[in-house]
Amino acid sequence: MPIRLTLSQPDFPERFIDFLGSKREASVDVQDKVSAIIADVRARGDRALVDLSRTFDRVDLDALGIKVSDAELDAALASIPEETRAALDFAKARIEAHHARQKPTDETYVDAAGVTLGHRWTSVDAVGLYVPGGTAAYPSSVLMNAVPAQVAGVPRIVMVVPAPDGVIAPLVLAAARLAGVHEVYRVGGAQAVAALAYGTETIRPVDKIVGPGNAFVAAAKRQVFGKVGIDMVAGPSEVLILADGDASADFIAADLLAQAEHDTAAQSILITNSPELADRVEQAVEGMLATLPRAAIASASWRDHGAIFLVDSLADAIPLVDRIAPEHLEIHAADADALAARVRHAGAIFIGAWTPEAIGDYVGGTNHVLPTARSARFSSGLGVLDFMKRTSILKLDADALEKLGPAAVRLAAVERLDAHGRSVSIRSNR
Ligand SMILES: NC(=O)c1ccc[n+]([C@@H]2O[C@H](COP(=O)([O-])OP(=O)(O)OC[C@H]3O[C@@H](n4cnc5c(N)ncnc54)[C@H](O)[C@@H]3O)[C@@H](O)[C@H]2O)c1
Ligand SMILES: N[C@H](CO)Cc1c[nH]c[nH+]1
Ligand SMILES: [Zn+2]
Repeated sequence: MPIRLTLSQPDFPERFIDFLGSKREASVDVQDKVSAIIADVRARGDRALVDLSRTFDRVDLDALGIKVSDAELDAALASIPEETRAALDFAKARIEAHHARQKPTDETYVDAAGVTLGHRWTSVDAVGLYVPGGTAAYPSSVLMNAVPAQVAGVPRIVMVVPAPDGVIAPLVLAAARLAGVHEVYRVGGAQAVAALAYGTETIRPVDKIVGPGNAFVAAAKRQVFGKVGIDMVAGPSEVLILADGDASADFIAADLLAQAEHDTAAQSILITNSPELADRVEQAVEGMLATLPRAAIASASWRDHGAIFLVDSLADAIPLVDRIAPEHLEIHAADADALAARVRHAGAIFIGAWTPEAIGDYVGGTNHVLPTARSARFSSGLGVLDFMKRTSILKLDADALEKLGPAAVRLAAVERLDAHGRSVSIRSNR
């Protein structure tokens, strides 16, 4: 059973803090295990990839090859049913159109002192896309990672994806081909992240690694940060549904389970002002679980990490939403727009009963790689800017330097950096 707490109960503050702090994954030995995997890949390169993939993914990469060939990618694209190809094309076009609007523009201007200031955006040279594949295949995640990289103009887009038992879903490879990924490697987990960061004989290193994954992938991304850039750490999926008493219990149950079926560590939360709706949602979840193919995963997630919070009014729920900072927030309420406007911390907001989060997973156009585990308090979902960086530009002439120089010389003096001061003063009074 999910936990159920009422905002007005005396011990709510402590119980809510416990809930926020509860760990959903990452046993204590994940960090050490990941450090050892990274060290192994750094020391033994491809051999480590082969051995680790045999252990964790039951795959013989000596036989299959680490790199997925162009012929395999072409064959995968040719093999998918026409309707599926059309759905992928449709999704890609929508994701592309939305992300094109995120492309930043360069700017330069001359200020009152005659100084030219500006900034210029350039893409990273090479990016590694982690596409998860341990327990489910995610062709949609290929598009969500690769399309913004393409829009940003990244010249080398590399993808890694695990091949459990030697198999990568053809749709994943088809999506990679469709999205213009340049290189694909059948390696997953921490070993794939290490290979992207440090390189092996087969995989050249990249500058930045993006994409979601399990606890091992997340820990590895944290550990290689600094050698390469990373996006946010996106872990097990989450949804928080905020609903009033008139909401559909069936819609809500279906949406809670859509998240729970991702992972036993996924989290689905309902906040409502109606105890009666909460009861109906619990019943509907049980009913739907009976026919769900991934019921074992979804029911474990709902049982171990699910939560129902009861509030007097939905306005009271907003501070709770902000403290949870969910990856996805759905609002099923008469005043959904107004409530949405008041939320400050959420990876993505889905407004109204006709906007299931699953639409955002696939075809809405917004990105589904989003911050989890409360990191929406300080980070954003994947977007074009994750593949770009900004260079600032400054240009002065002699007159402008006369105006700015004295203050710089003064500040250099108080910092006792004489060479700094001289590099400015040497240009003055010539
Ligand atoms: N936030 C998002 O945008 C988003 C999108 C899609 C998926 N997800 C999440 O990504 C995750 C995907 O996880 P997954 O497991 O299916 O795939 P994954 O590709 O992230 O992980 C599989 C890899 O984990 C490694 N591994 C497994 N057990 C290990 C062990 N005991 N020791 C060392 N390495 C081990 C293996 O190398 C394997 O290749 C889920 O939690 C899902 O919810 C998030
Ligand atoms: N809901 C996941 C992000 O939390 C993304 C996804 C991919 N496929 C289906 N769903
Ligand atoms: Zn999903």
